[in-house]
Amino acid sequence: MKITSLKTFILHVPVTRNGIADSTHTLTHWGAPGVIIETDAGITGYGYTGTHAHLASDRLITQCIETCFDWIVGRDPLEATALHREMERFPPVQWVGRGGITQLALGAIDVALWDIKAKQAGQPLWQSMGGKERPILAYNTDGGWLNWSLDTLVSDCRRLVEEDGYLGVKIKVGSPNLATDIERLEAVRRAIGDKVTLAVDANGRMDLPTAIRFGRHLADCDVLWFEEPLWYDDVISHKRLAESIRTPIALGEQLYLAHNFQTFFDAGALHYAQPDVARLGGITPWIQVADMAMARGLPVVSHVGDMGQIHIHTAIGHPSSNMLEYIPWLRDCFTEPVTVSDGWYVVPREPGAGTTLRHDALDRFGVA
Ligand SMILES: O=C(NO)[C@H](O)[C@H](O)[C@H](O)CO
Ligand SMILES: [Mg+2]
Repeated sequence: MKITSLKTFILHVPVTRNGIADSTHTLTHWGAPGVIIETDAGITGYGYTGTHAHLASDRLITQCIETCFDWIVGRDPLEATALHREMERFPPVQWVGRGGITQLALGAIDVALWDIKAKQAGQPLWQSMGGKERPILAYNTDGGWLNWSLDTLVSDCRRLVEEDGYLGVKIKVGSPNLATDIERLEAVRRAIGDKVTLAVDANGRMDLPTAIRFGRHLADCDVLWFEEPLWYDDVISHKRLAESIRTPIALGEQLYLAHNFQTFFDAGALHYAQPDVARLGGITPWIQVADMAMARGLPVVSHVGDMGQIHIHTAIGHPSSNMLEYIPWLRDCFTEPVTVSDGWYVVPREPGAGTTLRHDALDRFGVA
């Protein structure tokens, strides 16, 4: 089979209530710069990465796909792993970025190649990965945004549990003062009861002493994990935090390289690995990271952000995963929208990686 063309796109899709925030980011839309790969077999592969819908940098990602990786036209898309290695180590691009824009561009292409591979096999990606049909527990982040008032936060989390049947929720922390985080955490724990899984996510905002102080309250509220407590690259401080508090540490959505995960694993600075195909450079390195985590007995609970269409496949396809974040922003763009029913993910059936765009997606959400 041969790749015959690459065509890029950019989607900007409104987020919940037209505006969400965590401790570090505020966004009105989720961005999905992507690529459509045509082949001489008539199979079309769709891949995309995830951003905060900043058009200028989204355009840098699509331009990187079009002008730095155009040499894959003519290559066999089924050689996804080998092609990923060549693209990842393509000297002029490797020289300017083993992270950031070049990695996000690579990720979109790699996802499209795996989409083609699964479609060629006539299987959903999770099956092409050697996985078998099994339930993946969902936890919902979309009721826990930091710009929600305390009342909205509590009522959203209560609704997700009592009406929508979620067995887990996550709330954002990292407010300007810790007392606010403690108040919101305790109010949500009271509202959802003590049987529901509760995680917190600081998106890299806290300093080490504050995170250590917060640790006592996390344990009192039986929090499952403390996500991105400190700055994303600070391995040693995460190690010190992990040694100082009882609540496990989760991170990974901001890590660009499998080697970054290895460093955190080796330092004992991470308990729940949260790899994201958007940032890691695709499904190929996602599998490498999941294998590393599994070898250390550490669970993989991928970041979604909103890469849910792909991560439900990788979660089912890899034995390290039993749980996955749920955020519903992009689902209207795809022919098989990712779906949760009574707190559990519905198993996708369509051949491919879950990335096939609906015919109207570009009209509704495309930006030039
Ligand atoms: O941290 C996350 N999930 O764990 C969310 O994806 C981010 O908060 C959103 O993308 C906004 O930055
Ligand atoms: Mg997070």
